[in-house]
Amino acid sequence: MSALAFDIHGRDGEARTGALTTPRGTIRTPAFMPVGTAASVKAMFPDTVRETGADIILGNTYHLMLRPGAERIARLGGLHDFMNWPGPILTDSGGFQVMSLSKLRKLSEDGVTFQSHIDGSTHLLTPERAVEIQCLLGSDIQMQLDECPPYPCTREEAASAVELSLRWAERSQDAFAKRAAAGHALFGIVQGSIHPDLRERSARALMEMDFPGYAIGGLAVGEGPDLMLETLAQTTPHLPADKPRYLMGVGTPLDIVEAVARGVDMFDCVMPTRSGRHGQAFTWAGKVNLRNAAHADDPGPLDPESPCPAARDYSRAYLHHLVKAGEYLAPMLLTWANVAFYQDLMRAVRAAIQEGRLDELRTRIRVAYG
Ligand SMILES: Nc1cc(N)c2c(=O)[nH][nH]c(=O)c2c1
Repeated sequence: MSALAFDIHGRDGEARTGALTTPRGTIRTPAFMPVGTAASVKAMFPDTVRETGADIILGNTYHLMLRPGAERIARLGGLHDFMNWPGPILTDSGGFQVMSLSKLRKLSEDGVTFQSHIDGSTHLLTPERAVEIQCLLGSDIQMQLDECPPYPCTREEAASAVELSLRWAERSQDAFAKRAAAGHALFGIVQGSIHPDLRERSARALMEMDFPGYAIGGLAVGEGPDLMLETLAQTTPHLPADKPRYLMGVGTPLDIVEAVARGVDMFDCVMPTRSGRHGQAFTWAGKVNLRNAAHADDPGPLDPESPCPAARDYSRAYLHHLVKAGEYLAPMLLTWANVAFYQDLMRAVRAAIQEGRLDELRTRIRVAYG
């Protein structure tokens, strides 16, 4: 069923660089997916997102199922046509955002019942409905519905979430086999909180189900970078070396390069887009807070090392002014600069792996972001 081809072109320790080929295009890995929450990467034109080097974006099932609705998007030709993004799209299952955004949610063996944060309407999201919604959207890479326990949680809660997510993984695969279009793929999601044995149990059981790719969930939920990276190192060895690994919800530039060094191939995070809307910029010299009055008279660009016009062709003084004045152009330029930085970072990561100098890049990023 899956037409995903994953080719590894180079290695540096546990890090891999390669290409993930889908019917809608090839994704250079390690890859960062800008988040297109409700059918847009906020404050950016799709063409501009593409020009930053992004090969794939992420869509949020929770938001799209509530507004404008999966069936409506399907009637209008699917998410790619709807948002004018012809490249690959990965969608999450909606389960994680139900637990973080909706009201009055109730988890059961069948799925999760919740009230919409928009209008209070009641919805039931099951593994089968999550697959159906992602098929209606036309997602190229779908995620199974899973249970992501909070951090901290008891070992029993973590173990229970592993087992429920494994039962939902099987139901998701059955539903996917019945209705997914040729060329689409479904990833399993590894859970297990911070427990190495639970992580191994989850990874090995999913591997038995032979997914074309594996997401690592249950991290970036408050455990902190050290515990995240420690748990990651205890998870990736139990996943197939020839399949892509996607670390959900990560992260800062330092998180990303350290996770790449532990064998991760794909990432998504709202950090570049959300930070851009709050006056925060990512540069090769570190983070810059454009709200800071120190920039009020600075004629220099945001980042002279950036290939992005937003980071190169406007002074910090101007960006500071736009931010303080609440001008619409502020989130537009800073989001553009941030998404472009993350793509520039991934370009540098891929080259560093190919040339065997990832540790050098890790040091550079640790100095700027550590
Ligand atoms: N940090 C995380 C971000 C996410 N979008 C998810 C998710 O969608 N599913 N499951 C998860 O565990 C998870 C963790």
